[in-house]
Amino acid sequence: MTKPLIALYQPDIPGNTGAIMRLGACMGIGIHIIGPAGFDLSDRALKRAGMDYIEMATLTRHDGWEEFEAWRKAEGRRLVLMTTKSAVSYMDDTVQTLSAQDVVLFGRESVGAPERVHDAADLRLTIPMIEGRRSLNLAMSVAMVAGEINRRFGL
Ligand SMILES: C[S@@+](CC[C@H](N)C(=O)[O-])C[C@H]1O[C@@H](n2cnc3c(N)ncnc32)[C@H](O)[C@@H]1O
Repeated sequence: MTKPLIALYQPDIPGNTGAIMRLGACMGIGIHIIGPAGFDLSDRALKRAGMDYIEMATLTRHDGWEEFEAWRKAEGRRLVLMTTKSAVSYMDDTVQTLSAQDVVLFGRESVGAPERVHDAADLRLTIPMIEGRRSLNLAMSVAMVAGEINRRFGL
């Protein structure tokens, strides 16, 4: 089945990316990594978190933001950015929050997504949190959205 892809913008922490690759392999969701990442894909922490699931993941790498954007536009995919700087919940069903051709993009663990990435997004969505909390762990936020993707689009 066609369903949204997940993309990570310049991830910093290999253990998070390994866990997300394992999640993608188990949930049937393609993972895109936009470089430069803060680690190499041979990193031990990534392998420890992703285990043998890494080979089962559908992984696509983009050298940088421009390469990713060229690919996305050629594919005609909408860019949905997950950010704390939005008031629209990813679970809101009064707007078209997720469609099959979307790329759902997540920011860096250290600094989130920069302004130009916020500007490029067709839609910005948030995972509602208790007031005063800063953000969720990257892999946790991807897991929540992956659950919603599969609830709507199936395995
Ligand atoms: C650890 S957070 C980034 C924290 C960073 N210090 C910042 O200010 O954005 C990493 C990424 O997880 C996603 N994320 C975490 N919590 C989120 C939330 N409540 N709603 C939407 N996205 C969230 C976003 O994509 C974010 O860029």
